[in-house]
Amino acid sequence: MTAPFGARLRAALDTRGPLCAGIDPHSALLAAWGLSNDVAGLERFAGTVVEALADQVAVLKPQSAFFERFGSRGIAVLERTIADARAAGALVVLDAKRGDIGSTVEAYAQAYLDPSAPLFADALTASPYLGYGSLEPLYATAQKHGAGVFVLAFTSNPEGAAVQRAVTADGTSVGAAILEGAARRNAGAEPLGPIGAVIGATVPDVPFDLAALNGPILAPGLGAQGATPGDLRALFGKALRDVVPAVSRELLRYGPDRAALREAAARGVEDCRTALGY
Ligand SMILES: O=C(O)c1cc(=O)[nH]c(=O)n1[C@@H]1O[C@H](COP(=O)(O)O)[C@@H](O)[C@H]1O
Repeated sequence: MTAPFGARLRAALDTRGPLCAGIDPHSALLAAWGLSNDVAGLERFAGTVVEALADQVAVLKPQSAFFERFGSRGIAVLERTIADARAAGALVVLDAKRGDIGSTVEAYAQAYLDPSAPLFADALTASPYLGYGSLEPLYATAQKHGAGVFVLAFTSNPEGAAVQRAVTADGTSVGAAILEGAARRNAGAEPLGPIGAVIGATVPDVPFDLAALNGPILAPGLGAQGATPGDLRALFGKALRDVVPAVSRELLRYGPDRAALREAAARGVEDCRTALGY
């Protein structure tokens, strides 16, 4: 049995530094890299990022949508990307933001968090907006196999606030109720529980005591969406060491030159180390 996700992530952040590099093969980036907007271009793009960064950064996060747009051949590239990145020592968070009624979520759990599945990843992003409890099969499967789940709490996009900051009957915001659920599940785990939260680095504040979460915090929104490493300190004060800053376009624009990608990632790691007090 592999070590639990929280322990593996803690070790990766401590040794490689706090950074998650996204693999987001936008058509505009394929063009900027001189690649065709097809499966061959997708394969070159993802392969280049894995070769350049998988032995360097703590976490790689392929965005499933950019692979799905090419159908089954795109999914085959995603399978190889995940496997190659893991083989080179990076943890892989598959960004697919899955969510449904519980009986269907069971199948998502089998698809992404069961080690025998072709798309098995170290962790999966999931949407709890059919109800936090509807994702129970993901939590249980992650726990069973030493994997993780990142639930969307306060997302980086401006539209998220209308849903996530809406106040429930007991006076808690919807996003805070999600974080409470994750904190309950993570209680007592060391060094970190398996249920992470997604909190955009762009959000103005977090109406929840993050010291109680005891789980990793994926923080996208740096660079292209306007947040800076400096924003992390103010936002995540009590949980700085548990933050996994995530960046995609701001880093990927340095490709396809592998050395330039590596240097940009190293600079990103140093900026985040400083901001997070490592
Ligand atoms: O779950 C995510 O990773 C995610 C959550 C969120 O709140 N905001 C967000 O931007 N993301 C993802 O993070 C990546 C951000 O990309 P850049 O804006 O290019 O750094 C995209 O793949 C988004 O789908």
